[in-house]
Amino acid sequence: MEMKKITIAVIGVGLIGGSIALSMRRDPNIRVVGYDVRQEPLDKALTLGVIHAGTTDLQTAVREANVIFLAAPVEQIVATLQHLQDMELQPDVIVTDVGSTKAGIVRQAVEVIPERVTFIGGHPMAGSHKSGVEAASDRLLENAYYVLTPAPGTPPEKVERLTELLSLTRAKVVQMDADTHDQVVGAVSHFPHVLASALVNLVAGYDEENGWHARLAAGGFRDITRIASSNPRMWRDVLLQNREPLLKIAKDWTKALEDVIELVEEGDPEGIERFFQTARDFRDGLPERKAGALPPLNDLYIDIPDHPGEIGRITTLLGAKQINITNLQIRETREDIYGALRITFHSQEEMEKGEELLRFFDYNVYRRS
Ligand SMILES: NC(=O)C1=CN([C@@H]2O[C@H](COP(=O)(O)OP(=O)(O)OC[C@H]3O[C@@H](n4cnc5c(N)ncnc54)[C@H](O)[C@@H]3O)[C@@H](O)[C@H]2O)C=CC1
Ligand SMILES: O=C(O)C(=O)Cc1ccc(O)cc1
Repeated sequence: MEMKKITIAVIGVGLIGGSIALSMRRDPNIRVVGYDVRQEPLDKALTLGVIHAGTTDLQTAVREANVIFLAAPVEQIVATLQHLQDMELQPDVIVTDVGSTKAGIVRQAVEVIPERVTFIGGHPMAGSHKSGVEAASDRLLENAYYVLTPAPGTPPEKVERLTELLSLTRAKVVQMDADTHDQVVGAVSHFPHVLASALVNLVAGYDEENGWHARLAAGGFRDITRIASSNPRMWRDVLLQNREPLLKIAKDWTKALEDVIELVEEGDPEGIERFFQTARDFRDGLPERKAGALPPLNDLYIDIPDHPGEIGRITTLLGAKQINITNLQIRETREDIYGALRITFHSQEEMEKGEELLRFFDYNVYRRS
């Protein structure tokens, strides 16, 4: 029996958009079209085999789509919702997003999305401090929660259809209302990013006076501040979108810190120990997320002009430097003059040597990190 082909449009082909695209590609009946405001991520995504086709024209990307994932930074998600108003879309289309905040986006969608279009807010609760399509992985969302925030009037069969599609990400799909989402995620994700960066900035100031701070910064400091390496532009937008819940959490935080300070001022050993014990009990009881263990990848992806002599040239260059490869694959030919070659190297070290060599000979070389 011929299976129905589905077209998915991914608007914003970065870390999350790329990871969703890769998950969707697990189903051979799904065609993924990527849209981005920049050509560069589209070129990379084609070379890395993340999307089937890419365009910088929004109408072209969404015209055939049965499901549209808005995966740009949150402020741009709101802007894209507005553009969709005037576009030609499939009659049964589902529009969803992956933004880290929900209430503002859902409110905007209600205002601007035409009635014939179903919008369902979404937020995969997994990510990375890395950004860009080169960090995308079809396993990024595995075992993570994926929150959907359907409005009360959303047809349940549409929510079911989206949930079924999202099973390709292997995430655990749950539903809650957008305000509850913003309060909870504000506390467990947004506010920790503020704290991590505030702590780093504080220590950076101390470090200007005394350079031992950066040098002695050990495991604890690094663990609690890992997320301070996240994308500043993205977090700027998240804070601006989730202002009210965050301001309330910040007030509660100030009070929590004042309580500890008081215990220290009073020199209260039991109180201080209880403070640490209470935190440890909750922290140790957190459910563990068993993400799929990622095997190390020794693959490089190379843009090559579409003629056979080029592959021979590349293998000769690598062979001359005794760089061993274990596999070579030509990815499906792209719609322009380039093809994409995937080379698997024997080891990480050989991959790095190969990368340097091929870049020296002016090839566009990408890794999927
Ligand atoms: N980074 C993370 O860990 C997580 C991020 N999110 C959400 O996912 C969304 C995307 O974040 P990332 O993938 O991390 O960012 P990213 O920086 O890796 O990718 C964003 C992509 O969107 C493109 N873009 C910018 N403006 C656009 C527009 N107007 N239309 C279409 N594309 C546009 C950029 O060129 C870029 O390729 C954000 O809304 C973020 O809140 C959700 C869960 C986790
Ligand atoms: O890397 C981390 O610890 C994160 O916090 C990942 C993350 C970032 C943004 C989200 O909206 C959801 C998850």
